[in-house]
Amino acid sequence: MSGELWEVAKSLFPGGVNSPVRAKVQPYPFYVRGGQGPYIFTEEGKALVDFVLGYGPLFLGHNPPYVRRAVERQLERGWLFGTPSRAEVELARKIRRHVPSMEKMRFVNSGTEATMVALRLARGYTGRTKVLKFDGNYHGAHDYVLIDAGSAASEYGVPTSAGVPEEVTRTVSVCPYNDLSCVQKILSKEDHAAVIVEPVMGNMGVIPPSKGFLSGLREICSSTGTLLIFDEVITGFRLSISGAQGLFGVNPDITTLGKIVGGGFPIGVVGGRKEIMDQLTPSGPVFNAGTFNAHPLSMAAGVAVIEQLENGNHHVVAERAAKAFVDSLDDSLKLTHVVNRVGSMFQVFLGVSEVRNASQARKADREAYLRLHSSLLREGVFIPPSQFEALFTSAAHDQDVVDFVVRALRNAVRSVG
Ligand SMILES: Cc1ncc(COP(=O)(O)O)c(C=O)c1O
Ligand SMILES: NCC(=O)CCC(=O)O
Repeated sequence: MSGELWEVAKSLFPGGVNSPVRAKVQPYPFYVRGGQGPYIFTEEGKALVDFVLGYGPLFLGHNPPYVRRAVERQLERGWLFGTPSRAEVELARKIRRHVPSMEKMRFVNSGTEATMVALRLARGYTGRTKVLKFDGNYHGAHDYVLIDAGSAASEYGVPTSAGVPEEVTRTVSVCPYNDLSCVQKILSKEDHAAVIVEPVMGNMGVIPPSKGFLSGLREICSSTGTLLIFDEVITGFRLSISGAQGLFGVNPDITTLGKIVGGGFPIGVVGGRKEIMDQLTPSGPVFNAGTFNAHPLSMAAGVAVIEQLENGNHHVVAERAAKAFVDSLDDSLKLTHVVNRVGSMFQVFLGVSEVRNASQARKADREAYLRLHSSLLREGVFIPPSQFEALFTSAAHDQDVVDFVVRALRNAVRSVG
């Protein structure tokens, strides 16, 4: 049972968990045995409609048969060879077909690694040291991005982590999201290697880019010799089969992917213009390597997922479910609130009337949000236990699920106040 496991876990893991946001579920995290479609099943045998979806990767829901079969086929043949395998070529060709700005790429093991490599590449390619990020954007858990970071770093009050050397912090400039004049001012010195941005912010809740923000970044970067990095770890293959760059029609120099493109298995991808990517070892001087890079199981799962996205109406189904959730929330909540949604990612902010950047998100009533989380859990619906995460829908969130969730929401909002 969850309570017993939690008691032991507290003595084994810092804070009882292996990634901080998991500890936010009260009074203790429920342990999960399995998942199927839009549902997860707890150790206690309770089914929950899942709007967390592994924090984004499971765009086709839990345990989709075609992904499972692809992974099983690979498992039968073995799963680690220290040499290239066919599936990495297949996955890379599919990625490049749908995200043409990724002319060449490198497969790594997490979004964290992908952004770490992207920033090192940008420094190596431009010969400049500094980079610019945005307040509340989260790019993983390495030194150069744990500065004014969103997600669990903000949730736990350490947007700038202890242990990050000041020498590193000094090389990272920070602007408010959606603030082009700040970016213009900082980049005008022409000493920044890159701007890294979540094209839709998904780590302070969801915050869309203002009209002209992404194209403005593109222009400022091009005119100052700064590389533009889109961190599409969440948005890649979610907002469209070509990610946010396809949706908004703005091409970055470097893209990072993760989550969906590994079908729920560990993955990160960094890709971009050929001449930039060719700076990576062994063709160039910027080092990257990894025992598990291009892991055959992740490659097989990724190919299977993209094949599905190429053939189905999965984005339509996921987006319809997200819209129904948001409409129902708007209808049932009496309290002042904002719901930000882009496609199948969204979040509600209670007690505020506008959220266009991280400082506005921080003003939302987080206690009320946690009450909503807890009461939805009682109704059989799992949303992230943190204001500073996104809710996700999948292609498995069909009309029956939507109807159930709408009823659950009507009951749950009563506890929000
Ligand atoms: C936009 C973005 N970039 C990078 C990361 C880091 O990815 P990972 O957790 O796979 O290291 C995340 C994780 O949520 C993310 O949302
Ligand atoms: N939005 C941040 C994440 O999705 C990370 C999940 C985790 O670290 O558990």
